[in-house]
Order: sequence, then C-alpha cells, then structure tokens
Amino acid sequence: MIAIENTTLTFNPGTPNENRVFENFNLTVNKGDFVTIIGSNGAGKSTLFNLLAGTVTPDSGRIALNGRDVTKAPEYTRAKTIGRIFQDPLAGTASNMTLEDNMMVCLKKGFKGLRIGLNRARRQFFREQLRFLDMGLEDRLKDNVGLLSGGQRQALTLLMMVLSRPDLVLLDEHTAALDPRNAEIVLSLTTHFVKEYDLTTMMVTHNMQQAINLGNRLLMMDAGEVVLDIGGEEKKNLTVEKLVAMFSDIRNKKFTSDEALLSR
Ligand SMILES: Nc1ncnc2c1ncn2[C@@H]1O[C@H](COP(=O)(O)OP(=O)(O)OP(=O)(O)O)[C@@H](O)[C@H]1O
Repeated sequence: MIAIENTTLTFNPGTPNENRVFENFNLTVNKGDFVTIIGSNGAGKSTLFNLLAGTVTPDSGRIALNGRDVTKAPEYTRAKTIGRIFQDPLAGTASNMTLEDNMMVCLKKGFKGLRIGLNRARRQFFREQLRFLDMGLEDRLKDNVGLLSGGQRQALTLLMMVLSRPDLVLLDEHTAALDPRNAEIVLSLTTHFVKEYDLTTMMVTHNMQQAINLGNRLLMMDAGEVVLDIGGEEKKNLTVEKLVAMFSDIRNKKFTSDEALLSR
C-alpha cells in the first residue's frame, strides 16, 4: 500500500518565487490498484510522482511504501522498488547498450541483489518475453537499443520495468509522445502487464477518455488537491462531459488542461 500523509511541499521557500504545491496532502493507494490521474495544468501530477519517487523531499509529512517509511529515502534506493516510465521514449533504456544487456540490468534488479549472469537460458527467456511484444524484437537481442523506433523503445521500457517486479509503477504520460498506433500498442501492453502481474499502478494522462477507460480508480487533481476520486460503478458510468461538469461544480471554475480538452 502507498500512503502519503499530511504532506506539504514548497518550492523556492523564502524567495519571491515561493510556491506551495501541496499543503497537508493525503492519498492512499491500495495494493493492486490501477489509478489513472488527470488534472488541470500545474495541478501537481508530476510533482506527486516526484514525491513518490524521491526526486523531491517534502517539507513535512510522511510517505510510506508497503509499510516502509521512505520520506527521507533517496531516489536511488526507491528506484529499486519503483518503476517509472516517462513521456520520452528514449528515457527508459540505454541507447548504446544491446537489448539483452538492457534487459539484464532490469532482471538483476528484479532478483533483488542476487548475482545472476547472462546465459543461454536467460537469452531464451528474453526472446520469449520480447516475442510477446509482437514487434520482431526477439531476433534483435544483440542490436543496440538506439536502433529501435520510439514505439519499440517504449514497449521495451515497459517490458523491462515488468522484469524488475516493482512494488509501484508510475506512468508519466508514457504514451503521449507516440503516434496513435504505437500509443495504442503500448497502452494495450500496459493493461496486459498490470493485470498479469497485479502491478500497483498510477498513470498520469491528459487523455480523459483513456483515464475513464483504464484502471479501477480515477483521480482528478487541481491546485495540489485531489478534487475527484472515483472508482467502482461510478467510474464505469463516467463520460468526459460528466467529468468536466463535475469539476466545474466542485471548483466553481472551468477545467483548464489544454491537452486534455484537445484529446477528447
Ligand atoms: N522543480 C520545480 N521548481 C519549482 N517549481 C516547480 C518545480 N516542479 C514543479 N513546480 C511547480 O509545481 C506546480 C505543479 O507542477 P507539476 O509539473 O507537478 O504540474 P502538472 O499537474 O504535472 O502539470 P502539467 O499537466 O501542466 O504537466 C507548478 O506550479 C510548477 O510550476
């Protein structure tokens, strides 16, 4: 379970640019939840992920992953149990390393410190995993990842993240930079892996329909607050129009996320 308790975060404190993004922020995510997150511009979605990943440290409050207090834990220690995928398809893999070496790095992470080597059986395992992506990558184990397309790289990043068996998956608009066909492929792989490996997942998207269709819980954020938290039957019956109207009712203002409104 993920718990963020009474957390406050201020950027540039004590300067003219002081910006309190979160004030006594609380959020609990249950094991196995697939939470989609939408929100207006500057709502704090990426900063929420940065707090969870340890990229930023809160002024006060507590962050716990599976019962462990990680509030002060540095990013590199949390990275062992958190899988994060960014919008940039080049960010999750090393261009100048082969597919098999990239995959090995993540497999080692999944074995949590045990010494394992790259042998015939592992190569066969990688081939089988890659075959599932249905992109012909199973025959390219020795190719440098820099030779792959953006869609192939993002699919590989996703697969590698799964190999590391993370306790928490953070998807930060991970299909936004892909063309529609590749975005669809990567999304469908995402839903497959989340279900197959029961991954606790949080996904930021600007595509409101996507946020409605995927996952078991939807959060809408605005100005550092969760203004809507919808699950179960209510989520199944949502529409983009209903969401936008609910937001306006609660906040007494128009929903402002240019990308979200354009992607309807
Ligand atoms: N490193 C930083 N230093 C100073 N301010 C920051 C930093 N990171 C984020 N902020 C500020 O925190 C607020 C929330 O930003 P954040 O990027 O989390 O929003 P978001 O919901 O992801 O927005 P968008 O949908 O526009 O990407 C904004 O006011 C932003 O300017």
